[in-house]
Amino acid sequence: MKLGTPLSPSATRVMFLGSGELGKEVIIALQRLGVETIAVDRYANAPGHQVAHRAHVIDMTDRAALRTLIEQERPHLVVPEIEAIATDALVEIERSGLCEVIPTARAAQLTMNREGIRRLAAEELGLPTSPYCFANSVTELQTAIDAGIGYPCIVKPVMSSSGKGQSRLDGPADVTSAWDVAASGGRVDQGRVIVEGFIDFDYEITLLTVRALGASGQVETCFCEPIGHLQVKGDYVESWQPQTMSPAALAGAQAIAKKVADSLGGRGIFGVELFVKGDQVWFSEVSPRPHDTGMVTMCSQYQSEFELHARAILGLPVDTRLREPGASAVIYGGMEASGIAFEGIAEALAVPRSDIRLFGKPEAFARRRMGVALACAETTDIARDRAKLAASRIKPVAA
Ligand SMILES: Nc1ncnc2c1ncn2[C@@H]1O[C@H](COP(=O)(O)OP(=O)(O)OP(=O)(O)O)[C@@H](O)[C@H]1O
Ligand SMILES: NCC(=O)N[C@@H]1O[C@H](COP(=O)([O-])[O-])[C@@H](O)[C@H]1O
Ligand SMILES: [Mg+2]
Repeated sequence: MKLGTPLSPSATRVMFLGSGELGKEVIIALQRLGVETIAVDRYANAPGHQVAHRAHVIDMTDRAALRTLIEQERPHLVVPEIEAIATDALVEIERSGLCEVIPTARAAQLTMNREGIRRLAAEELGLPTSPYCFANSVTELQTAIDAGIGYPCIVKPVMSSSGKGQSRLDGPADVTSAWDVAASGGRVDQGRVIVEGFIDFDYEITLLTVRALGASGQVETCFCEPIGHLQVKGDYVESWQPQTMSPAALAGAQAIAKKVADSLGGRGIFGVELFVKGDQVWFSEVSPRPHDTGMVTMCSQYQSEFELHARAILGLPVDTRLREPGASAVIYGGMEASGIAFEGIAEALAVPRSDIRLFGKPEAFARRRMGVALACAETTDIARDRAKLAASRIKPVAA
């Protein structure tokens, strides 16, 4: 493995498709290794744009625009970062040998659409999941629920993330509004939804799973300690590491994560989302990239999920060990405005063992994630209290 000098003919070039808070941290990790970084997003001044060597704004669902930019920039690696990309173009580009897609173009394509990954996990790999059906209209949705999914159930657009367009349905009265919310709220409207039976879990985790070159020179699969998290309306608000699990549940979780990650292949980190009840574990979904709930690893691990991804994609060795218990709590925009300011930073950082990240998103919405508070402690309970306290002290204000 050889790394060049950025902005010279020897440069190792990595392009990010999506440059939000997660991509920004991977870009910083790559910058430290002298990698040339190119950040792409749908809007100007995205978090990753602000730290990369070059920034581009394109519609990443536009196949031709994507191909033109990749031909122009000639990256060695392309890293999908968001769930709104024309992944069929990536499959063609990878096939033509133009560049390598992380972890693979097929993995990006299968996970970009809930149907691809759900059918792979449940129907090909035989993993336990919630019962599910896909629907192309409100009538098909009602039929699927009546035919066996039942209530409560969850409806999500096939292409979306961070809970966008997701609803919980408690009875027939909720069906039409769930369809409308999915049609208007997804990242890309495909006119298709998944309806899932509700899993009454005790807790849910993200199992960060890394495929990286091991000492043997082969790609090996290893795990971080499980991350527990709390979601509101399908979007994460708090996470902590480690989540205590029974030995049987942990073994089940690792077996599922290994099957999924190995089937998707390539190198990089995977955020495997699992529901747990007692010793029983269900697969929910997987991001073939760093996970929002994994931001906690910036304080709890020797190498954060972003450093792990950067190392794994470059073919370098990784260390997934926990350093100490930690937690993260989300900081929201709280208003619709651009160029907002944040007060209370000093007060937040006065919380013992705390830290913050402000992503620098140019525009705030009430529920847009604008930053995150982190904290370490002897236990995850104390770390959670500290992270929440630090986050609560940060006040977004109109400029
Ligand atoms: N079938 C289900 N049963 C119970 N809860 C569910 C189910 N599906 C989703 N949820 C809840 O909603 C959350 C978000 O769902 P999911 O991860 O599918 O959405 P997402 O939009 O992909 O979110 P993200 O991008 O943050 O992962 C889950 O973490 C879980 O708390
Ligand atoms: N759950 C996936 C996730 O957290 N993705 C992260 O959010 C950004 C989009 O944020 P935005 O919607 O505020 O632009 C993405 O670019 C990625 O960093
Ligand atoms: Mg999820």
